[in-house]
Amino acid sequence: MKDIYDVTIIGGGPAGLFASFYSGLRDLKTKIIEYQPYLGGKVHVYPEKMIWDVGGQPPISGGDFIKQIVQQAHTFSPTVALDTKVTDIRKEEDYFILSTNKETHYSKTVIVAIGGGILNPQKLKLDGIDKFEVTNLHYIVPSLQQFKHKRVLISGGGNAAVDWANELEPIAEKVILVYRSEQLKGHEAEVNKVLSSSIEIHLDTTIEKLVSEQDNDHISKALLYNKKHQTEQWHEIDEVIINHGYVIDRSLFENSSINIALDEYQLIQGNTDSSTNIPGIYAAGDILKHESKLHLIAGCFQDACNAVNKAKQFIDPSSHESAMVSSHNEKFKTKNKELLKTQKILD
Ligand SMILES: Cc1cc2nc3c(=O)[nH]c(=O)nc-3n(C[C@H](O)[C@H](O)[C@H](O)COP(=O)(O)OP(=O)(O)OC[C@H]3O[C@@H](n4cnc5c(N)ncnc54)[C@H](O)[C@@H]3O)c2cc1C
Repeated sequence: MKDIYDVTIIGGGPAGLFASFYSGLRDLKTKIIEYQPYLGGKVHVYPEKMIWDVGGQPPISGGDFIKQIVQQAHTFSPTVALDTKVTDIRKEEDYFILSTNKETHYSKTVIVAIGGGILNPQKLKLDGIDKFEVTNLHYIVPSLQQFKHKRVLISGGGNAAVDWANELEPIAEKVILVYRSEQLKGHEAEVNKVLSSSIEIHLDTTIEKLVSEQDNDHISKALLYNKKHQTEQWHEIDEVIINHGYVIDRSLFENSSINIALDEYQLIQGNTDSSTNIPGIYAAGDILKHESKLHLIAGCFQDACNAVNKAKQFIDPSSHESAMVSSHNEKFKTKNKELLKTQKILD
């Protein structure tokens, strides 16, 4: 027997997670499918950075924001499939079939919340360095603490590399920034901060070798090559951060049996909501491209509500076009009682 869900959300970033909450609120049987082994989407790129621009939310680190929105997403106990890449969507009778690298999923409606696609960091291409990824070669920065009093080598010249160099300068013993071009490309103010700091900058320079001298799979030395002067120089280091951008995988859109022509539908036909060209498939978050789309976390929330409300209407045309405010919602009566009890306001 096929287990057919009301809503299946592809992507567990802010848009997908809020859609999961809202879908539960609208009494829909919900599933989230996420390629990564964790929920949170691209906020995982900046777990230590502060987010200031989510309404009603005091400044919060990316990591803490993920914890909160994941908790909210679980309010109505959705099914969550992690480590699962959706590779194809096709339609049969009155439901969609989603093929993945694992099992097949069935759903009456689908919300595509895949952001810009699957993000995988662009790896440094040097022989035999993969083993350092479990020790001191980093493509994302999970915590600033581990760089305290360390000699940190950062490779890259865009916003991420420049921002991390500035963030780590007061914490690390030394920060060395290498970039293959002759000028850093980050935001001007941040670049100026780097230029006037103690950060050691090597332009026109690439990492040629990373070696471990203690045979313990910890990088201890890096060989830098300056292509302008054609010189090589060894540096003793404790940690390496590579910010060479991301490889983006949007193959779901390119390969799917159903042609979800989202860009065309939005930009050419001027559609500015969460609909797609396929009835029953909706979109939310950074994947949307229409003129008034806000590519921020705050923007994800409205998209998610729009997408869920459309999914609800698709399944049950007699339902309300939009949900009532949460404070009036029957679903919260029991939950409110539980909360009041934990706060000892109710017995
Ligand atoms: C460095 C940086 C700093 C930022 N700072 C802020 C800020 O301060 N404030 C703010 O409001 N916004 C900020 N943003 C933007 C914000 O992170 C995005 O707007 C938001 O994450 C978009 O959410 P989303 O759910 O649409 O997409 P994403 O967060 O990209 O999530 C999409 C998810 O879909 C998954 N996925 C993709 N394809 C598939 C597939 N085929 N199968 C299964 N899963 C799939 C991906 O793995 C990913 O987890 C920042 C972004 C960056 C990069």
